[in-house]
Amino acid sequence: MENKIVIGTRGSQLALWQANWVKAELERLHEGVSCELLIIKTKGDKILDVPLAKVGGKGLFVKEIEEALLDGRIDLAVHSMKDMPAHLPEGLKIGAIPEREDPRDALISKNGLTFDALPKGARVGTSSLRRSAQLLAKRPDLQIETLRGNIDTRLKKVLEGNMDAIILAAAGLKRLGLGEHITECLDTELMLPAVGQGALCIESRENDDRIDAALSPLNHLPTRTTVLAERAFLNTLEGSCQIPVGAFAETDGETITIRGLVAEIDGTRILMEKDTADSAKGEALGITVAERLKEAGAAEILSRLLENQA
Ligand SMILES: NCc1[nH]cc(CCC(=O)O)c1CC(=O)O
Repeated sequence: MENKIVIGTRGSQLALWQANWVKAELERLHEGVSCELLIIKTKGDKILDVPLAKVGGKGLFVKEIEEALLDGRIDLAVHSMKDMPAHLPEGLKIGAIPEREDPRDALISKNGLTFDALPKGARVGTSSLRRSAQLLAKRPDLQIETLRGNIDTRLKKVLEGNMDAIILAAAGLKRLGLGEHITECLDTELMLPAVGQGALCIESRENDDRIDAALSPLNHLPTRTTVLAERAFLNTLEGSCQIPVGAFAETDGETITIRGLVAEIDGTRILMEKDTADSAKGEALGITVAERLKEAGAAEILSRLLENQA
């Protein structure tokens, strides 16, 4: 059964959509290949009532899937790039990065009100420290409410009237055909996305020539360039989902520009750095921008946050 590929995935609607997309691409691109999905439950799928920032631990949505990859139960894994920790375990690698979906965050509001039109004290649902810090920096009057669960559950909370608005990644909504619910895609100047947001990560084993060959045409170079720059930024800050960090890179093929951000949780301080380099030097650029942020005060913010979490 040389041509069978087993794909590991979480069981959420979005994860299944993404894994099925990779399956269809591989079967379309390679005659004779047939893919099978293996659904794997992760810690992040089991703990649904606690904000992610409080559950702690890096790679909450990936660890069990990586174990299946390492012990050969699956041949590759499909993740949201955003959920990937800065470091991969020994023996695994990013096998391919396909073209990025919309990287922006989306506002979904109950009465179709845009961000600027939200009333004073409006209740906005998000459990992301990055999102709440940036929201509060612009609108300290907003009331941030905890919001977890899969996309459907979150949408219900606003559509059924428990909150005035919620923030979700535009990519997840668009992939699931729920783009019609988006009131407004927030400009990246207003809301810097999470590192890797909107991109997929296809993870595979080192030295697996068969899988390397199968994945190779799925790579999208501009996405790879920008996402790896963002991840180099994250790596340098040793970021996890427990700290308010964002980064977004863009390339025209010749140059790459990255913006990176570290914020105080309550939004009272937003540190932002931006720089441009030759597109072949994206990772070095990500590191430089992160180091500059650290010097500008991010190191102090991050060490204080880590202390409070200990
Ligand atoms: N943290 C969970 C998660 N991981 C990836 C996405 C969305 C899609 C993506 O960024 O590819 C989401 C949901 C969300 O933030 O709305």
